Amino acid sequence: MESLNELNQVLADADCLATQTEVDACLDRMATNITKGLGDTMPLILCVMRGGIVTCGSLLPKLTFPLQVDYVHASRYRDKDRGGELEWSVMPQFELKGRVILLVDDILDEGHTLAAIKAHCLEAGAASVKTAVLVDKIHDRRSDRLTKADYTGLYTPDRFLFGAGMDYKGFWRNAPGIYAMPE
Ligand SMILES: O=P(O)(O)OC[C@H]1O[C@H](OP(=O)(O)OP(=O)(O)O)[C@H](O)[C@@H]1O
Ligand SMILES: Nc1nc2[nH]cnc2c(=O)[nH]1
Repeated sequence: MESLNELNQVLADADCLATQTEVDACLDRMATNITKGLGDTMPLILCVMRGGIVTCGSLLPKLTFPLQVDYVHASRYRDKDRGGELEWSVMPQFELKGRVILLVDDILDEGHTLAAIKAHCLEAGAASVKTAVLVDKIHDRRSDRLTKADYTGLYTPDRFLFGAGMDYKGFWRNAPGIYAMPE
């Protein structure tokens, strides 16, 4: 377990790529676009735990149309030999057949996580599956299965990020804004 001093130092040493005020402005813009796209579809919002909790929780009060909320808990194996595989802890509990679904996550990195969850929803009979992420990391390792989200808050360089739901060793998902570890 990391020490309190180490964790406080991590935040102090990190580069702030977006303040909480800037994140809020991105969330407002995403909410406007999501409302335009899905406002009359009574969608099912699926929060991708754990990282999606902050983006989803912040977006929901900005979406003033009828919707339902559920969550999935899926994490990627980080072992290179098993790259792209997802470990599902919790599957969606709602019936997905015929539903318009919006997956909400913190970050689109290589894209395997959202691609796999989207594929699961479509196999379960979803009418359509859209994706929303606060952060899209710019690099050339993106999966062909999901090259971009339907709704994106902001783009960042290819650095290790935390805050706004993203963790540093399990901590600092609560950090206000988006931070990058020093290069
Ligand atoms: O686009 P990808 O390369 O698939 O990576 C993005 C995923 O990685 C993180 O989840 P992680 O598996 O670390 O679990 P967490 O949500 O518990 O942090 C993040 O929350 C996304 O779900
Ligand atoms: N915390 C965190 N999780 C990620 N998952 C994929 N990319 C990242 C990242 O930069 N930070």
